[in-house]
Amino acid sequence: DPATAPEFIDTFAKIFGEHPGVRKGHAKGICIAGDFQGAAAIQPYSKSALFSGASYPLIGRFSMAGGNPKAAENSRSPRGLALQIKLNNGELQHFALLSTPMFGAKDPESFLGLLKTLIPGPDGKPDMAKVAAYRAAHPDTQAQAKYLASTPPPASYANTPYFGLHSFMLTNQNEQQQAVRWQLQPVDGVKGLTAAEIAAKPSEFLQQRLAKQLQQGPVQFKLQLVLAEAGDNLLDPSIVWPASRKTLDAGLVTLRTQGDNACDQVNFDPNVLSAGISPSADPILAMRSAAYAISFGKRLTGH
Ligand code: HEM
Repeated sequence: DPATAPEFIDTFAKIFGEHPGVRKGHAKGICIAGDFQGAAAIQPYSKSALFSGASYPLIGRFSMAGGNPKAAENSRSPRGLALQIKLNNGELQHFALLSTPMFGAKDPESFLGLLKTLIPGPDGKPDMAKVAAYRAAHPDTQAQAKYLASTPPPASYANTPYFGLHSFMLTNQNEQQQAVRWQLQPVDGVKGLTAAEIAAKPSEFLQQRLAKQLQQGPVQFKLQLVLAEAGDNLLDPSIVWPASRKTLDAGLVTLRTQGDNACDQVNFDPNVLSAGISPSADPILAMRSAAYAISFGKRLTGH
């Protein structure tokens, strides 16, 4: 059966419990603000005003994956980064990215099936044998789990790369198209927690570290566009493209402040894109709009 958005929301509630008024995914997070300056060198690929060369204001949010608003910050789960950039022509451009280079499943059905195995039983814990059996039968769910198990969780929200994972289509002035994926690389470098920090009692350090870094100066990420070549998979975000793909520097995200409430009222729907950038037919990307809309409506009405 095709997976539906309400099933995702119901399944998150069964895994993480009901948390009225907060996001049903990425429940724990902090608001950020700053600006984005796109690279004019991208204009041959996209007519989006994002790449005019001008600087635009943005608000965003760093987050812990999952529906637990008290998620442990040393856990081996993805971190999220969402951005809403306000272009000078009134358009919005969203990015909503994860800290893993691949997604946890190939399509909505495989992802929903995996989530269902994570629903806790009467003892309050998921049946790990069932989870393992599911992963064995669904190889597309293995790569992200392996990456998370072998990569230390980030030492700061500012010291991990973030990946768009889905493919998007760029359209230029001559209506020529180029499929891309995008990612953000931390200018301050990639830094993971030490083994001792991973093993220690969970603490609330992510917001404190970011606040400290921002006191010393802006936190920056480079936007990169990875160009698809013929035959690259445009539909399945669990598949990583070959490392040899041409990668273009497409702009700079500069974060200046954190900790206000401005992002609480934002639905970081990943299909809010400026003219010159359009979604691929990846069914997970489409499912996200439907699921985020339900989550947004619920949390704004206190459910
Ligand atoms: C079918 C697959 C997915 C489902 C059902 C899903 C579901 C959700 C939901 C319900 C939210 C909360 C939305 C809100 O209340 O505003 C959320 C947040 C988020 N998701 Fe997903 N998600 C999926 C895939 C992905 C993928 C592939 C990525 C990254 C490439 C991603 C990145 C994020 C981020 C960064 C947030 C936090 C946004 C914020 O801070 O407001 N998700 N997700």
